[in-house]
Amino acid sequence: MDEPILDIRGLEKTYRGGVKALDGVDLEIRRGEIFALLGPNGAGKTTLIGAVCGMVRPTGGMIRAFGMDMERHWKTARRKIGLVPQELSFDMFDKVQRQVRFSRGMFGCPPDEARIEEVLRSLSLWDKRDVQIRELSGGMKRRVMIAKALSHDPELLFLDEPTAGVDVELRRDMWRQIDALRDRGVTIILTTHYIEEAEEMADRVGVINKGKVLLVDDKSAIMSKLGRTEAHFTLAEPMVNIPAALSDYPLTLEGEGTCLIYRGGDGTGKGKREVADLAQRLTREGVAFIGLDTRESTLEDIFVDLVEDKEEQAA
Ligand SMILES: Nc1ncnc2c1ncn2[C@@H]1O[C@H](COP(=O)(O)OP(=O)(O)OP(=O)(O)O)[C@@H](O)[C@H]1O
Repeated sequence: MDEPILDIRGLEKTYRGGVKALDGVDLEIRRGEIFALLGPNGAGKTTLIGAVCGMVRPTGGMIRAFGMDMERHWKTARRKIGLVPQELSFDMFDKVQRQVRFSRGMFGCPPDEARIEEVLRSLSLWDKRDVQIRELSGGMKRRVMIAKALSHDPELLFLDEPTAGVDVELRRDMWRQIDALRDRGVTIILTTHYIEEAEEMADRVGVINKGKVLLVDDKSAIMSKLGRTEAHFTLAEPMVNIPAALSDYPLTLEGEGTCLIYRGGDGTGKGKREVADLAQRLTREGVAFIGLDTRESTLEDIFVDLVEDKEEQAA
């Protein structure tokens, strides 16, 4: 397999006050992928990005980017990285094109007006090139942040909460932009609170909590390994005990015996098959039901279960 574009091993960061924000993080990012890093507030996502981008000094471990040790070849490696931080940061009185041009210069790249135009056009900012940034809408300002991060043609792009506070339409628009970047060969690591975003965009997903990476896998593999089916049978008559004949199924009784709940399956369709089977078995056992609600778990359910499970284990 190709060498990962980013290879993080045993990364640690303990802040001066004693907070351990990264606790032995191992992570490999493949060239050309979109990787979504999910985690609750304070999980360590921004610290991890900061460590790779040189804003946070790790207290342990190592980072290799593009096959280079980041500590030794920091300047060369950093030039190939783009960062769109969570917070909007620019001179609000500056004009769009000037600001993007300036960013390119900051990375020591020679001026290239054609490239700046291309970046602005790809983000639908060309018409706004002479507008002061303060006059733009929040979503447009965010686009300028992306344009700045792309101005020096990075191979690896970090997007820290790229669509926070952006309306649904603009969010979808951003997703299209991110997809287009991937098509151009840019590797993308995004952090997000919108699990839908990870579900929609990412090739692989990593879950981080309390400075530890809990899981990294292909999105589809996560869904099939950890996905669940939940079915609620509303019973015609309350049930006191689950009949022994149904003990093979993962069932619980709720609602004072009026709701029989199946929670099982593995995201591969097994759950749906078992629920269909169970419906027939109930009829055969003479258990009448007047309603059936079935739902498949989403990446969000999986994420919440995962973070809660680990918290319980740690308690
Ligand atoms: N400069 C700092 N000094 C001390 N502690 C910090 C500093 N920056 C972050 N922390 C702490 O480190 C932990 C991880 O924070 P981090 O910002 O990396 O999390 P996050 O996953 O990005 O959170 P969010 O989703 O809220 O942005 C938190 O407990 C945070 O309070």
